[in-house]
Amino acid sequence: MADIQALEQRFESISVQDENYNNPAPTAQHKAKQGAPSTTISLSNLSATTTSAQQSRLKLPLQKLPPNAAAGKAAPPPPTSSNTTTTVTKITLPSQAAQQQRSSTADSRPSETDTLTLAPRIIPQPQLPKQFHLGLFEIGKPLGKGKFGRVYLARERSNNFICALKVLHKSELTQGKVEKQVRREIEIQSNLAHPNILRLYGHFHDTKRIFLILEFAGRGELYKHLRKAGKFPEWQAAQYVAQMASALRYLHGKHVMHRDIKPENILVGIHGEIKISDFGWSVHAPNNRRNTMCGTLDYLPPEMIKPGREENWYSEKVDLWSLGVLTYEFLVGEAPFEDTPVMTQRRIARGEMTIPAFVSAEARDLIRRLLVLDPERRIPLEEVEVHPWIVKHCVKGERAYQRASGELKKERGGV
Ligand SMILES: Nc1ncnc2c1ncn2[C@@H]1O[C@H](COP(=O)(O)OP(=O)(O)OP(=O)(O)O)[C@@H](O)[C@H]1O
Repeated sequence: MADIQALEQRFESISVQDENYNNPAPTAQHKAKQGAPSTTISLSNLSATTTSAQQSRLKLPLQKLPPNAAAGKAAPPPPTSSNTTTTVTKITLPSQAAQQQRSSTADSRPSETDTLTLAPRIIPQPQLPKQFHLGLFEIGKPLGKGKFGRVYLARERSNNFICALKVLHKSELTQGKVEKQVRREIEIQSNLAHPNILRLYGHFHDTKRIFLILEFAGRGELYKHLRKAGKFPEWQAAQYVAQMASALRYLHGKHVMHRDIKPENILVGIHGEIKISDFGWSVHAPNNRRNTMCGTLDYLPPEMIKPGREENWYSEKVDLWSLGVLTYEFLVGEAPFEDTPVMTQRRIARGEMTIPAFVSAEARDLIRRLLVLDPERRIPLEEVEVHPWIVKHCVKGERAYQRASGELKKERGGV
């Protein structure tokens, strides 16, 4: 028997060579995260229960395992209080072998069926318990470690649902002055339900920790796939960009700006579909205007880095610029304005970039129409989704997406 504390200690001692648990060495621009705003908001009043909105969302999927898929447990122990000792279990995913086989060929062009699977999928699932606590979960292997969180594969005992459990230590959040950021992340992400946005099913806390119950993204970080591949082939980049556009359109429709779109904040689902995660910098702005500086320098739009920024109110169109940077990075392998911080700022302000000759004319056109200095003149997301480069590579994916979003609508009671 090992409890989650022991698992966390093991986490700290994991070798840097172990690629299952560690990210590849980040490039300079990937380290360039901005400092978080300071706040005095207390974490102790974070609700341990789910809201009614969350409860209705809980009908949506965690991936269900067949009854024999969880590693040989007899009768699962009854749920107890939140400081329950937790058995660390080897959780076997139903299609793990198949997945492993697929991921080894993940960079080659997929068959027609595979192309379809790159589109989002909705798998209806039974409801989760209304009140969460640690005893409800069997904890599996560590999935990764961020600045503040340690993330574990987990199985909800009663329903056999697989999810990712992110554990945040309140003391670390307070020390890092990121309570407000975390609170915002929870509030925003728990109200989102889109196939290309990582679901937050609920959260709970004990005296020391906050636990986020997240959708499990079976293929890990997009950043790792990109670093491994160097750059993506155009068909793959186009499919990812189409999914990003769809997710951003959904977000903006809910008056949420993400503000930190970059490969490190995108996970890949079991079917190869992307899942936007990390809503730490996102903001709900019903009037669509903000003037806070945030995000990561290479992806920041000119309106956010201009001197005299206090007057530079910006809108959700910041995400369109970042989508342009992302599209470029997918196709070229590095961000378009990557340089020393001073030079990056200067080049962004002037929109100075060179697109290599190997990028197709259609892709080039889309990048140029996203990376427009004037936010109002950037190509709208609806037009991104039907841009010739996207259409050329994504017709099947789009059809599958429409099917998936139809299912999503039904699940949300036709809203
Ligand atoms: N839902 C998930 N499914 C699968 N793996 C995940 C999931 N969430 C996180 N991970 C893995 O755990 C790692 C740490 O995640 P976490 O959200 O704590 O940090 P991060 O956002 O990557 O980094 P930082 O906290 O520095 O911004 C991720 O990089 C990823 O590899």
